[in-house]
Amino acid sequence: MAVYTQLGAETLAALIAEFDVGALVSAKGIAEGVSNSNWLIDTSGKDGNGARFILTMFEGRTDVGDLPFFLGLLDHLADKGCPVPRTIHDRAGASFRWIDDKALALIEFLPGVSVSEPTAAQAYAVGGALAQVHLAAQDFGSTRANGMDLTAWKGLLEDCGAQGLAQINPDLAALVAEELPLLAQNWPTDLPRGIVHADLFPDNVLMLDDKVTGLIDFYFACTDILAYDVAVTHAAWCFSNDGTRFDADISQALLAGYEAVRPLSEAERAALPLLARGAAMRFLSTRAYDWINTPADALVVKKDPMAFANRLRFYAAHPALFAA
Ligand SMILES: Nc1ncnc2c1ncn2[C@@H]1O[C@H](COP(=O)(O)OP(=O)(O)OP(=O)(O)O)[C@@H](O)[C@H]1O
Ligand SMILES: N[C@@H](CCO)C(=O)O
Repeated sequence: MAVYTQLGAETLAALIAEFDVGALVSAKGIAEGVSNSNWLIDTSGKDGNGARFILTMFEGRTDVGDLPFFLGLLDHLADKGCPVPRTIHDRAGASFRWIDDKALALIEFLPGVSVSEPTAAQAYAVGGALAQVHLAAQDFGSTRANGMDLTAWKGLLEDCGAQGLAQINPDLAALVAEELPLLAQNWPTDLPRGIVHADLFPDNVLMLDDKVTGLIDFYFACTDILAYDVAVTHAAWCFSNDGTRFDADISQALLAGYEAVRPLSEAERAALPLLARGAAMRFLSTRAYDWINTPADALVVKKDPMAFANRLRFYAAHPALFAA
């Protein structure tokens, strides 16, 4: 469940009154998500016909200093026609407000559901939506360094230690010891960069049939290699959850959808095998760290690091996977 902070009815009504969205009608805590507290908010609407929003309270994981970047990016992308929710600004024009020491943002509600077993047509649409974001963000004025880069993966995995990794799986420390230096030595430095989502998993995409209706959860967005974002999305979409089954049709469709909007250069395509190994390492590192450091009685369900160790092994064993 992901409502870490309880807000009373009066507090919520007073908060909503700070926005020009009508009066609060109902607020329901949303169970999905692990980072922040989210509520589904219904109001009477500006015109009395009702309106729906997502209220997000930023808990510890998001640096509030980054909120102008994240929320400004949503508005920029929405202005350019990307399927992302707008931030609702308060009556004074602010994109987020405070209750006690927690920041809150009111976000446009978008229809759609997250798919758990995507079809090729859906993967094609997701690839296209990702490319649309990459192009639309080109003239977004701000930048943000990727806090979850190779140095960060290394730090998290060192913190786990060989013993911690061995508790997860006896072969994990050896896999990390082999792959991390290889990634560090070969990580590309000259590929096109821009704003990337960096976490475009199926649970961060809302769809109706084959149409992407919402890309959400931009709280890892940053400036990085565009093809790395393709690799992250590939790792997230093209395997069974546990990473043991690769789906070649989904892979082909995702890349074709992306390239229909933004063709990859030869250099980007050539780098994809390594970038995909990096993407797998990124989620392996955060999942391994959380696996070891999340208390047993925590409310969140821990995500399996081995699902991304399996993807990493697969990418390492199939270097020709992305050949055109
Ligand atoms: N703009 C939106 N429109 C419709 N539903 C949304 C929107 N934003 C979030 N949701 C719903 O709220 C749920 C939780 O949101 P989200 O995934 O952003 O939570 P989180 O805790 O911030 O993220 P995560 O678990 O990825 O760290 C989503 O699964 C989705 O169902
Ligand atoms: N999408 C991530 C969690 C949020 O970064 C994962 O599945 O490990």
